Amino acid sequence: MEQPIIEINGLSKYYGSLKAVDDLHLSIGKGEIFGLLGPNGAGKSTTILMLLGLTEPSAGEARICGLNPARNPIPIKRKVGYMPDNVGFYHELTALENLVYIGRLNGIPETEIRQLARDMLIEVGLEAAMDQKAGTFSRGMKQRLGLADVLIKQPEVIILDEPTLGIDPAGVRDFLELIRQLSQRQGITILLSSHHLHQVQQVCNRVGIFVAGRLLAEGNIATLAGNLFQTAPYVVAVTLKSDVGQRETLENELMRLPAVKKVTVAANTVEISGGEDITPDIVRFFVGKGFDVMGVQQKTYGLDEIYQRYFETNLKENISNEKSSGLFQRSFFGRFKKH
Ligand SMILES: Nc1ncnc2c1ncn2[C@@H]1O[C@H](COP(=O)(O)OP(=O)(O)OP(=O)(O)O)[C@@H](O)[C@H]1O
Repeated sequence: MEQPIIEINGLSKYYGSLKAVDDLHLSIGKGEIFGLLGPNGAGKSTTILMLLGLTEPSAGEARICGLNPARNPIPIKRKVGYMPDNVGFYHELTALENLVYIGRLNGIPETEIRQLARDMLIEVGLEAAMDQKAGTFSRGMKQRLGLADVLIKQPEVIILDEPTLGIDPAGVRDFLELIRQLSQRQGITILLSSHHLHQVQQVCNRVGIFVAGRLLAEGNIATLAGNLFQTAPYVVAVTLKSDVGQRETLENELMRLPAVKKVTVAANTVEISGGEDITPDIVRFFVGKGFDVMGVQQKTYGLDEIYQRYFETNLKENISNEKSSGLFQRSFFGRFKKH
């Protein structure tokens, strides 16, 4: 990792007996895009508030750009741009006027302010709309304006809380691409919180999986998958022309092949996991048995599988509130699409 720009050591926040954030340790390098991923109530916003110096930690400390936010809340605000999930603007002012106003609040000299505001609006793709009133903006445009609002401070770190909430899929794609470009072009470090697995996966170099105040795992997708799926990292999915007949017999025969660790049959699809690349053996097996093979796909693990695995082992221990876990599962797994 490049030199860390965010360092978190034992950071904790308690509300009475509730551990909203519990002993968080994390290091984020310059220019990284890090995704804080977790269900509602996991502690993402509380972590962000502590990083911004807006709430005091109960224990531990954070450092951003070498500064402790709890002790230096004002200097931190100069270095860190924060975009909440719902950015407010003056609806009667144009995008440009809103931005000039924010620039003034941030102490940008009058001689530079208009040009800088224009540049930022161009940067976020709002060039054509800069003289339009903010009240007429779509949610996606407001998020872009929110980003311009943050960028005008020329921060070293940007923290985005659920930045894509309520934006349509095309808008989400564009917005994430914009974030990626900003990070690449300007070397800005970005911390983004989300409960949208696939979005986080698209844009983040690393993710942290946060549940009930604790960071259960962190790393890039390949590392997380490697840790979790060590024993059977190779998966091949075979699609047949018709449904598998004797399911149990087929499963048993497949399990007898060398290196096969797990077999899952669903209608005309069979998924086989193994300790090594078993694709040629599997194809030979099905063809030898006289099946019409329509497709063979080598699968790689995505965040949804990784997340689900963490939940298989941690959900019961970590989430005592059944209602919130149910909510979480609906919001996460309801939107999964398989790779
Ligand atoms: N001021 C507060 N007083 C008491 N409890 C709080 C306070 N702020 C947050 N909490 C609790 O701390 C826990 C973590 O909340 P937090 O808002 O950080 O979660 P989150 O991961 O950001 O969730 P969401 O995605 O819903 O914003 C929750 O159980 C929440 O109810």
